[in-house]
Amino acid sequence: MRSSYSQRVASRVWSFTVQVKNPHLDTMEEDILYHFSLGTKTHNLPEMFGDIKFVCVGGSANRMRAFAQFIHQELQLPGNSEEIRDICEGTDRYCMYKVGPVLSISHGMGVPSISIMLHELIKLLHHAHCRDVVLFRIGTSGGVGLAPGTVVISSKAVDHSFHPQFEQVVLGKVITRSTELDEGLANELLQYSTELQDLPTVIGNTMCTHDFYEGQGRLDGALCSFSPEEKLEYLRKAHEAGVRNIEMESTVFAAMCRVCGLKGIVLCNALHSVWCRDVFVALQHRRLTVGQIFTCGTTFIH
Ligand SMILES: O=P(O)(O)O[C@H]1O[C@H](CO)[C@@H](O)[C@H]1O
Ligand SMILES: O=c1cc[nH]c(=O)[nH]1
Repeated sequence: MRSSYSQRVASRVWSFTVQVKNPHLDTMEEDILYHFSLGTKTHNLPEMFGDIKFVCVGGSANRMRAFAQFIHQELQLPGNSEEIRDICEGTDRYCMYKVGPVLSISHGMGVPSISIMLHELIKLLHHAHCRDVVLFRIGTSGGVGLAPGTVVISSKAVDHSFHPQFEQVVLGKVITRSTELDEGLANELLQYSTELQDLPTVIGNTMCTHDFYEGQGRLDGALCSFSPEEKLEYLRKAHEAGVRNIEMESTVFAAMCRVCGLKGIVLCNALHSVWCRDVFVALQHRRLTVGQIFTCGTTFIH
C-alpha cells in the first residue's frame, strides 16, 4: 500500500459502520476477545482503535510485524519502527501492530484460524466504533497459469468446485454464504499497480482450499491419491473457471466481510506457478505429452 492510496481513500465520502450480526452481543456485560487478549472492560477499545481505517492481515507473525514497520516508515510516523509493540503480547495466538490508521494482524494458516481472528477483529472494530474500514488480506499463494511473482487481486474467492461460496456448519447444518469481493476496489488497486514498476498484477478468481497438499493438487505430501494427469486436468478446469491462484483463507475472509458490511480485498503474491504459463501454452497446442508437462511445469519453492 502506498501513502497516496491512503490519501485517496481518506478523501472518499463513504460512511459505513461495522455490522456485527449477533443480537446476543448487546446483552453481554463484557466481551472478551480471548485470542487477542483484549476485552471491553479491560481495555478502552474506542480510544485504542477508533481511528483505524485499514486492517491488513496475513498468515505469519513475522511478516505482519515487518509489514507494520514498513507502513510506519511509509507514513513517516514518529518513533522508531523497530520498537513497535505487539498489542496481543498477552497471547501467542495472533500478533497485532497499530501504526497510525493501519492495523497489521497475523491470522495463522487456514480457514479455522483466520475465522477465529476475524470474529474477534470485527467485534473489536464494532466496539471501537470504527467507520469506513477496508480489510486487506495480503498473502502468498500458488499461481495458476501465471509467471511466479505475479500479484493476484481477487475478483472473488471460490471453493474447490470453483463456486463463489463459503460453507459454514452451524449446529450441524450447512449455511452457505457468498464470497464475492468489492469489484470497484479491485479495479482501483489494479490501476494503482500500473503506477508501480515491475509488478505484474492481474485480477482473477482465487481458489481457497482446506489443505496445502492434496487439496491443492500437490504430489509431494505424505498422502497423494491422484495421478499427475488428474492433477493437471483439475488445474486446467480451475483455470478455465477463471482461477488464477490458490490459497487457504479467502472464502471465509470474503464471506465475513460481506455479511458484516466491510470492504474486503484479497491481494496475494503467486510464489510460483503450479501450472506455469509456458506449459499452459504448450498444453493448448498439444506439443508436449502430459508426462513432460508435469515434469517441467511444477516448481514448488514454498
Ligand atoms: O502466506 P499466507 O498469507 O500466510 O497464506 C498462504 O500460505 C499458507 C500455506 O503455506 C496458507 O495459509 C496460504 O493461504
Ligand atoms: O502454493 C501455495 C503457496 C502459498 N500458499 C498456498 O496456499 N499455496
